[in-house]
Amino acid sequence: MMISGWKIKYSDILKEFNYNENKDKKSAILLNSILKKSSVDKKIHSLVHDKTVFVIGSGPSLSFAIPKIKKLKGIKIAADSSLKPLLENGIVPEIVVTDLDGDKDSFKKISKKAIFVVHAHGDNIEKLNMIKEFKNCIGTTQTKPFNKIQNFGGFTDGDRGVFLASHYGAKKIILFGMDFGNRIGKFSNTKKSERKIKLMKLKKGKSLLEWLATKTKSELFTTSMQIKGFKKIAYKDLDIIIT
Ligand SMILES: Nc1ncnc2c1ncn2[C@@H]1O[C@H](COP(=O)(O)OP(=O)(O)OP(=O)(O)O)[C@@H](O)[C@H]1O
Ligand SMILES: Nc1nc2c(c(=O)[nH]1)N=C(CO)CN2
Ligand SMILES: [Mg+2]
Repeated sequence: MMISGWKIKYSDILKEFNYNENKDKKSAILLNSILKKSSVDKKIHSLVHDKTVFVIGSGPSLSFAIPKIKKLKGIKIAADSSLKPLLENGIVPEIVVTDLDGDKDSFKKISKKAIFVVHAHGDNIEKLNMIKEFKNCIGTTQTKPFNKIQNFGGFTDGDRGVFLASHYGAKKIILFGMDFGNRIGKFSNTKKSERKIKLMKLKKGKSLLEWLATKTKSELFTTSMQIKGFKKIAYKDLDIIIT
C-alpha cells in the first residue's frame, strides 16, 4: 500500500523534473524480474519496528556527525554515497538506500551483510543488474507498487530512507548529514554539470520530509539543518533521547 497522497506528489515530480512515467515503470518491471523472492521485508521490520533509527545522508555536516554516530546505539540507514565515509570510519550500516549511483566498491564490501533498498527509476535502468551481487535486497519505485516492488514514498535516497523507517514503524528517526540547503556535501558524487538539478532534488526531498512530518507516527529529530516538523537536537543531547 502506498502512503496516502503520494500520487499527487509523484505527479508534481514528473512535471518539475520532466521525467517520463513510462520509463520509471519500465525500470521497475526490470527490477522486479531480477529480484528473487525473499524474506527481507520481515528482516527490515524486525530491525526497524519500534526502534531508534538513524538516517545518514551526505550533506556537509556528515564529517562532524561521523565521530558521534560511532558512539551511538541505533539502527543505521545509509543513503547512497554516505556509505563510503561510514565504512572508512568503521561504521557498518544495517540498511543502504540507493538508486545505485553510489560508490560501487563500498557496495561490494557489504554486499553480503547489509540490506539494500534499491530504487528503480527511468534513469538507472542500465545499473539494475548490479543487484545480482546483493544477498539481501528489496526493490522500490516511485510509480505504482506491484508484485515484489514497493513504494514507501520519498524522492532522494536520504528522504526515501526516512519514509522507509516511518513505513516500518520506527519509534524515533534521527537524521545525520541531512542538511539539504544550498551546499552539496563533499561526499556526494555530484558532477559540476549536475549541481543545479541536485539542488532542485534536495529541495524536493526536504519538502517531502516536511509533508511526512504531518503524517507519520514516528518521532522525528534532526542533528542537521532545521526541517519543519523535526525536533532539532544537539549532538551532546543525543544520549537523552536514545534509550
Ligand atoms: N546538502 C546535501 N548534500 C548532499 N546530500 C544531501 C544533502 N542534504 C541531504 N542529503 C542527502 O544525502 C543523500 C545521499 O547523498 P548522495 O549525494 O549520495 O545522493 P544521491 O545518491 O545523488 O542522491 P539521489 O540519487 O537520491 O539524488 C541524498 O539522497 C540526500 O537525501
Ligand atoms: N526518473 C528519475 N527518477 C528519479 C531520479 C532520476 O534521476 N530520474 N532521481 C532520483 C533521486 O536522485 C529519484 N527519482
Ligand atoms: Mg543515489
